[in-house]
Amino acid sequence: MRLHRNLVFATIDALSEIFNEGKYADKVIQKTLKRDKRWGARDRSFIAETTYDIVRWKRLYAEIAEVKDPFSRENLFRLFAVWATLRGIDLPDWKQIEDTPTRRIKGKFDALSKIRKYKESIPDWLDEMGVKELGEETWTKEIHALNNLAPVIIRTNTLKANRENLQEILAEEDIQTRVLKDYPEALELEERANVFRTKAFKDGNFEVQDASSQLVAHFLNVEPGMRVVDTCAGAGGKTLHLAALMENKGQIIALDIFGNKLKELKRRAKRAGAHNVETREIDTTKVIKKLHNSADRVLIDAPCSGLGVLSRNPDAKWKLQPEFISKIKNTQAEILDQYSKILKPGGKMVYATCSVLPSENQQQVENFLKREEGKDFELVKDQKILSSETGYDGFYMALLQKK
Ligand SMILES: C[S@@+](CC[C@H](N)C(=O)[O-])C[C@H]1O[C@@H](n2cnc3c(N)ncnc32)[C@H](O)[C@@H]1O
Repeated sequence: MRLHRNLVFATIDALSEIFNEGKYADKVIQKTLKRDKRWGARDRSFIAETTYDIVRWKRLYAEIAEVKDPFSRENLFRLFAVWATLRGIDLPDWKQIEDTPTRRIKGKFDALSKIRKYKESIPDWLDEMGVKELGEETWTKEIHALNNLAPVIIRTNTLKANRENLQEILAEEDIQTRVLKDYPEALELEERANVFRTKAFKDGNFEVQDASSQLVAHFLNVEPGMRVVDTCAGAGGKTLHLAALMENKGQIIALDIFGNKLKELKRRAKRAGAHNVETREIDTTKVIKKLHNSADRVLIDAPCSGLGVLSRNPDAKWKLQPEFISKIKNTQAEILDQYSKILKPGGKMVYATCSVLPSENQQQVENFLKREEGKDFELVKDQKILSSETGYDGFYMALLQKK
């Protein structure tokens, strides 16, 4: 591979914004890719993949390069030189990377690869928390899996298309996919591609949604005609799936504390042809009170650490703090206590997270069942999804029934 100066410089600029200004990697990359209209698909993927790689392996590369953040431009080039060396790329004679100690880099990589927190490039606190929660053996496998590049998975919108048809339509646009057997609406892309540009996407025939996440709406066991409340709906990934499973019949009330996310949900619902969705922002406790004892089904897709989705969100490794995880666990318990009241007697509720930590998952459910608010509920079943076992995001879902 030959390195192109303007692509490498764009990558360095992106890294500076992510590491030194705390900006989100996906946003920075999106913006960077707009910088030069002449860049083709290969150039764009070089920038995106290299930036994500260096974000993912920041701790390991910084240790090898002997640099510390905040990173000067010179040090960002050193991180880049480590990335290129470990990939066996011949370094050009640019002054920014002259005197790169290639052999030393390889030697240090071999030595550090024996220590998990460097090998997997994670902060000390996260490594300690992972071992405490999952045990040494499971954590070692899981954090390794969460460092793999996530595949692109789409969910067929059955309100508008069927999976086989969609597969053909995408093939006509040169996007090859394969069917995922245990996920009724899922297609996995054979090669990464920008699916948002396709006509099929613009027509609302599919959404991009990880395979594990596609199991959640099924877990809730909805039927056409039901009244369903999606309490942490965000931009509606699961709301839209619920609408499709309900064949647009019945009512879905999508809630969130952020109105801007619900606006995006509305836009997506329109494209997907989901007509039975109403959004309500939770701006006072009255919004929830008004819904008490009214729903056949309640979905709590709770805010969480997001540790199960590190493979698509590697900068979370550096943005997450243990204090945030403690705080979010309190929010999860509060949400379970308050939003479970929305359910009618006899109704069913799913509590889900995209975390792999038992303390955000089964322990939250166990604690809820022991509290006054949970006394009328029983656990029907739960599913713990590890990325190391499935190759998809880490997830948890529990189905509860109200007596
Ligand atoms: C895991 S995300 C939801 C993802 C969404 N369900 C989807 O499938 O695309 C959790 C959501 O909970 C929202 N949230 C955080 N605190 C909340 C609260 N107290 N009540 C309701 N929603 C909350 C966040 O804004 C976020 O959109």
